[in-house]
Amino acid sequence: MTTVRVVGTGLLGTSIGMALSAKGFRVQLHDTSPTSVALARDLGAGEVGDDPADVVVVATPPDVAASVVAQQLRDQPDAVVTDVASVKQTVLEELREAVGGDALARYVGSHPMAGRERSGAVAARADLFEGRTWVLCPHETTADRARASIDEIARAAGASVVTMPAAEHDLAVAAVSHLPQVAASLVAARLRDLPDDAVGLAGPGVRDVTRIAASDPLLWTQILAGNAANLLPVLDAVADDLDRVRSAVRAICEGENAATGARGVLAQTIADGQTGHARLPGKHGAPPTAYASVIVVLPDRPRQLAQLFADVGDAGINLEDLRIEHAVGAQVGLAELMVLPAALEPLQEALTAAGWRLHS
Ligand SMILES: NC(=O)C1=CN([C@@H]2O[C@H](COP(=O)(O)OP(=O)(O)OC[C@H]3O[C@@H](n4cnc5c(N)ncnc54)[C@H](O)[C@@H]3O)[C@@H](O)[C@H]2O)C=CC1
Ligand SMILES: O=C(O)C(=O)Cc1ccc(O)cc1
Repeated sequence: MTTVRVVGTGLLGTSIGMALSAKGFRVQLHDTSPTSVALARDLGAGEVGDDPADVVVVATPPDVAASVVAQQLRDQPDAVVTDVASVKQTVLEELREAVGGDALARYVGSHPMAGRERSGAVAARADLFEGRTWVLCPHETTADRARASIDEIARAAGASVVTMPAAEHDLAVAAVSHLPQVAASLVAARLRDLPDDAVGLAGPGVRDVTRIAASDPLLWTQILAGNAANLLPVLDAVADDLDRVRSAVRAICEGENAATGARGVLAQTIADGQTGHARLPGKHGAPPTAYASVIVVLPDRPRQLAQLFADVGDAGINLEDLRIEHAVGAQVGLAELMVLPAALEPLQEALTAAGWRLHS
């Protein structure tokens, strides 16, 4: 049986422990905080123990990841070691300084593209990596067995594996992860001083755009600073775009004549966003899928959602996604059910027959 040592039993470490324990790996938990270890153990992430490990997964904050990996490479002379820090190049560079070539061959950096806006073991979930991408960043001297072991761990946790060099990874995440975090935080920060009545008007749009604004400031300071060189050009480009939008809006405020093209700038901004958004992969990394959706009015009574799911299930229809919206003070909620386009009509018919009120 493979023995996996997880060092850092917060959100990521505990989730990895839970997923691997469920797949029959023997997981041993380590953390500088005894409370975190105890909590992770109680949540079923593994046991407390110090046996020699076959694989070590370092899931500490990024600023200590390299030193913890180096320590583990020294303490566990036969183990393959990975870290799951969100930035890869700085960890690798620090390690090159800290350990010899033989030890470095047993290291392969990695990054599960899965997480949550909450930290700590209490937020952990065994299915966190299910259907998500886990990036492996082997360096020039990574041993084949190191790559194969971490590949096995990632797949056992339910992820699909993508391999790319650390530098390429860091360039990509600047755009797909780090800019979105900055954007979410900036948009959410605009809500701070808004009157309660105005915040009360918030619908799904602002929630979608700001969900990750709830993230941990300490962790994200480390992530953004650790990828500053790649983040800067992305932020420069966004600042230029924002300047263009601002000039267009100013021109409209000042009553410009239509020839300045201000409205064209606004239209192009939204159209460019559509083009970018359409490139996002669908579920399980599949090509983008446009789901059809039905909005169902849910009376605010117990068991309505359970009944709705039962009716969808009875119709033999697979839900691809689900969103629930509760208007402040309203006696109803709205459930948006997303299905493949071919299932739209059968779903509408089945729900109407079952007595539900629908919007499309
Ligand atoms: N939060 C997220 O959604 C994702 C985070 N990551 C990466 O995973 C890593 C862990 O992040 P989270 O689990 O969110 O953080 P977390 O704050 O939930 O957990 C970190 C844990 O590491 C422990 N720790 C700190 N220093 C330590 C040390 N020197 N030795 C042993 N344990 C130590 C802490 O006590 C804490 O329990 C970070 O490097 C992060 O960049 C990767 C993908 C997603
Ligand atoms: O909550 C989400 O959707 C995230 O995207 C979380 C996340 C945070 C940090 C990472 O390095 C990877 C993923």
